[in-house]
Amino acid sequence: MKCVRVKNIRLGCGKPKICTSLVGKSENEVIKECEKIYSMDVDIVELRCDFYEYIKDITKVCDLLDKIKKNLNEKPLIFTIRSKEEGGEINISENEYIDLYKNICEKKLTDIIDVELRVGDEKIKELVEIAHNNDIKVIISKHDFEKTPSKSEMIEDLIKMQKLNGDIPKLAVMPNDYIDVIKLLEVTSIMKEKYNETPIITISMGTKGIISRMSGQIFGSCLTFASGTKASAPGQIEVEDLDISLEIINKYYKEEINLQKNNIILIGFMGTGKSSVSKKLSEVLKMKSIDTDQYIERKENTTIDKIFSVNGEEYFRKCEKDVLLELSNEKNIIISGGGGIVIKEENIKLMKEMGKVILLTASSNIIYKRVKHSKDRPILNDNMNEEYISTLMKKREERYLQAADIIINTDNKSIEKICEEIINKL
Ligand SMILES: Nc1ncnc2c1ncn2[C@@H]1O[C@H](COP(=O)(O)OP(=O)(O)O)[C@@H](O)[C@H]1O
Ligand SMILES: O=C(O)C1=C[C@@H](OP(=O)(O)O)[C@@H](O)[C@H](O)C1
Ligand SMILES: [Mg+2]
Repeated sequence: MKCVRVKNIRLGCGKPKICTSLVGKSENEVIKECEKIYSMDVDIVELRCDFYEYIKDITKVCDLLDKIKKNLNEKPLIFTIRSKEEGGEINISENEYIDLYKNICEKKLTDIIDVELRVGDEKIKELVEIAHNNDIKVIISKHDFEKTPSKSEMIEDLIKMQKLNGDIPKLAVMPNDYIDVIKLLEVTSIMKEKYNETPIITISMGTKGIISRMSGQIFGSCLTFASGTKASAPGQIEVEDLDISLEIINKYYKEEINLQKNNIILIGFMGTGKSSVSKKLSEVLKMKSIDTDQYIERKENTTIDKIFSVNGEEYFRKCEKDVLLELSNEKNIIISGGGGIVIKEENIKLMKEMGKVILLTASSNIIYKRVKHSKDRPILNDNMNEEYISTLMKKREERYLQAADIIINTDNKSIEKICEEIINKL
């Protein structure tokens, strides 16, 4: 399945992402909610603009969005007007609805919009085009607060949303019994198996449907809504509780996903042999290999050393993160990272989602011998001694261990022997 990337979040890969909704009536209330959500483990925030007292005043809505964006910093934002017909708060005319969405897209005030399927094909197509032209992703949604429609009806709706070029179709339905919950989960699973051009969001609402909010990673729903400050729909549970359940499923389930992806990711301190092992492993396993340092040098058309001296280390770390995000949909490849790729916590998370992470280790005296004549490692250039290597290695050790699925010590071993050990442990 193709993942949908919004800022640093990838929808449709790994653990389902958690979204909470802002449901304040006044600007004050909304900003207070943002402040509270900021410290929570929430991946995405939705503004349920139908709750906002001045929804009909475009300038005020734009101002509000501007303030929310400043408060949320890097967290992606979904802009939603939920109509009364679909469980929302407001009756708004079609023209006002379209106008508001258009304005917000053109001003790039959100990262994602949620447009209701009931708006009609032509209007949706128009909004999707405007959103995409402004680099905004589109959720096309349908809600049924009364019942769970038939399986074929639900599948038809989701496929229709995909055909309308929605990036993420969303279906929320009400179960009247547990068979209804299972129907929704079956539809989700069928979509994952047969119609997986896009990630989808499915929800069986109410207390009966709670399992559907937790099981997205198994059946195939990429986003799950939790109550941050206040529930915005029936059945939402608290962020912390939801996160615990997602984490447990991820812990046992990611193995299956990683095996499907088949990627091998080599990490470790400078000079542990990541680049050399990756090249050899690529010949032996007949898998493509990509070295993030080389990839960055090619992309930036300069050397790592120059990037450090001209743009600084932080810029290089950003390049490293971007490379990983670019490679995150790849399958069957070997990636060798730079020694500092584990510094960013989000890289660790991403690498663990992408495949088996193999940590190469070596003693500092051996590393020193391997790298002492090289001038390619800016971090060591003025610190080329064993003591510095040992200190920095210790400083990073916890990160390496946190990321590793398999650990291979490389002291006094040939590259061939290291490859053999890796293959035996895969
Ligand atoms: N197992 C090993 N035995 C001997 N030399 C090695 C071994 N692994 C790497 N080297 C040498 O050490 C240097 C650094 O290796 P490299 O693959 O660039 O490491 P990294 O990518 O981890 O920094 C290279 O000159 C390489 O030939
Ligand atoms: O450890 C580090 O911070 C670095 C390691 C290098 O890669 P290697 O580990 O392949 O030498 C390279 O990414 C850069 O010089 C920074
Ligand atoms: Mg290397």
